[in-house]
Amino acid sequence: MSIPRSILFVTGNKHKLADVTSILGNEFEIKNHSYDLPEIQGSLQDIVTEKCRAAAEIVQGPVLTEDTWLSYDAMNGLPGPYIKWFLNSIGCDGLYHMLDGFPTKDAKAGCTFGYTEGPGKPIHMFDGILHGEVVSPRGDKGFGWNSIFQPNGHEKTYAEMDDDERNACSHRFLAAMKLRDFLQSQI
Ligand SMILES: O=P(O)(O)OP(=O)(O)OP(=O)(O)OC[C@H]1O[C@@H](n2cnc3c(O)ncnc32)[C@H](O)[C@@H]1O
Ligand SMILES: [Mg+2]
Repeated sequence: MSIPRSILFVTGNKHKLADVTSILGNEFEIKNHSYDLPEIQGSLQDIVTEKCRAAAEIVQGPVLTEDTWLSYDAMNGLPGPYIKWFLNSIGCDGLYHMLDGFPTKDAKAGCTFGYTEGPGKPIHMFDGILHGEVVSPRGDKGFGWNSIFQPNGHEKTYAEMDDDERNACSHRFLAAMKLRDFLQSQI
């Protein structure tokens, strides 16, 4: 395998694309095929494997895909990868109030990249996890559930950080560094 100079990121989410371009854009040309890949039920590995496999079939070549999750400690990891449907249904305020009465608001934000050289080739996964807390919504930057997630050691929620500040510490940054190291280690 040779080090790719450009990466085709299959995602329907323009904010994710902007984040990945901001984090890896100095080293790779990030191209996008905008497609909302199906997301099966199952473990995170199953979901990412299936997204990556489906994307490689669609483009018939090397692809990068990603799945993002938000896990509440008080709920044994839920909503996890199903966060999108919770967010669509009850919004950030509802996601915050889901924890009313629970003893802890600790949470983990994470994402897993899936990368493959093409259909039938191995799928390599790289995850990034950031521990933090679910707080009452603050801030209007960013996207998704950014306004309710405050990483440990920070005074701001993701939505109160500038993009550069968030992309220097985020779960996506941590996963992207592993992806970058893997790609650069290939000859
Ligand atoms: O096409 P794909 O890549 O699947 O993009 P998506 O928007 O469907 O993304 P996911 O399936 O991974 O669902 C994750 C949900 O979390 C949101 N989200 C993703 N990354 C986020 C981040 O870094 N901060 C806050 N919210 C995020 C996103 O808007 C979705 O509602
Ligand atoms: Mg999705």
